[in-house]
Amino acid sequence: MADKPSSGAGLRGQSAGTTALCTVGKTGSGLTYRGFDVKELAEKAKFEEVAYLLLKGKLPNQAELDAYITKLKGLRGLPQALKTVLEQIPRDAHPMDVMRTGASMLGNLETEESFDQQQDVSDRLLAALPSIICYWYRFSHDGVRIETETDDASVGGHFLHLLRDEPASELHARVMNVSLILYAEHEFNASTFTARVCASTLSDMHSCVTGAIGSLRGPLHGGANEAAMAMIENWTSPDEAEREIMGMLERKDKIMGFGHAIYRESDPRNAIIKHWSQKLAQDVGDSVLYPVSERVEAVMWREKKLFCNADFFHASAYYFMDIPTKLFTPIFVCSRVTGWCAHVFEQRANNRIIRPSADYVGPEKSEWVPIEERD
Ligand SMILES: CC(=O)SCCNC(=O)CCNC(=O)[C@H](O)C(C)(C)COP(=O)(O)OP(=O)(O)OC[C@H]1O[C@@H](n2cnc3c(N)ncnc32)[C@H](O)[C@@H]1OP(=O)(O)O
Ligand SMILES: O=C([O-])CC(=O)C(=O)O
Repeated sequence: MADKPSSGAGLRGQSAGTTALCTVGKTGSGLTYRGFDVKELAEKAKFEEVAYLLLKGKLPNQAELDAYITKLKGLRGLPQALKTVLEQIPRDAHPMDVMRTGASMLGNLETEESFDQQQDVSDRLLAALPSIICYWYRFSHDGVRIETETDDASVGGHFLHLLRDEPASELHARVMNVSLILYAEHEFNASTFTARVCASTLSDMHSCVTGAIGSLRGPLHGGANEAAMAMIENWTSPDEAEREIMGMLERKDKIMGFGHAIYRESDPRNAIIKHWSQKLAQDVGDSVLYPVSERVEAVMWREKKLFCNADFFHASAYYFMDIPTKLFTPIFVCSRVTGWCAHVFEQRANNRIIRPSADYVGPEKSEWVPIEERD
């Protein structure tokens, strides 16, 4: 994608504050969390280790990690009042709306009374969000009230276990671990910025996270993984995919899962999730969706020099793990809540209310007309 001159639109290219959490595209294509390359984290770390890194400021030692995992396991249960609310939400609701309501309701029941509680509130959200979405999904779709307190060692394993009533395979737990690491943090993206704006008014953590969920929901941000799936699942061969993509480009449609506001050459998360999508394709004996995805990637690069962002191969990877498409973006929430909360801590530690200015483009002076005389 060619470099575009920055206009003020979308605040692109303008610094809106400082962070010690993450660099995006510093070397054209890199991504680091507190100085650690995401490629190394995705290969070597547990997601809970990355969550600890973001939320507590350093990598845990073994004893600290064990204690943290034990703590998170102990926070997976949901209060009855929250379950009752989740049971009221219809089956055809959008699961991101369920996440938003779930985070908000938790804020009513377990309100953050003081910023001294911010670490515990964040850990609770991290542990409870997978339970919230799976409780609602299983109740509304399968008519069962699941027990959300599993003994699974990982957040990803816990999510899959709740969804399917059986522990995840080693391969699936591994892919979920990688996926959650890749989605955990990304500097001043739209949802994180939402959280920081909310935090800058000295609001509570649940409000910051609830607002961030609303921002992540849109197809230009986290919702792109679902939108990409909705697109590629229609195509039965790479040739058909190519024809359709060419038509979409002709019509100037946005192709979901491609392009990025910051990266110019590639999104470093793509190669990693693509690798795992390929492994999963082999595992399930797929001969359509993965080749279709690869062709779309090639055509987009050939025609527009647009590259896959983190979302595109997440679509096929989740599909191969039999995860319903509508739960794709909620998984993103279960991961990004770590980045959001860490940014709220940063904002609170060095706060000034975020309040930019606007260039006024309205009428110079308007004449008052009494209501009975208006057109
Ligand atoms: C985890 C994440 O949130 S990653 C992002 C997920 N979102 C998506 O995948 C949605 C599809 N992608 C997009 O809409 C955009 O690329 C965004 C929202 C990610 C970034 O938007 P911007 O920063 O405005 O894009 P940028 O300025 O680089 O666009 C350059 C040109 O490429 C075009 N373009 C960018 N992405 C795409 C796309 N996916 N399909 C078609 N054209 C595109 C733009 O329309 C623009 O054309 P123009 O100059 O004629 O207006
Ligand atoms: O940084 C962005 O604009 C979007 C993104 O990739 C993310 O939030 O992971």
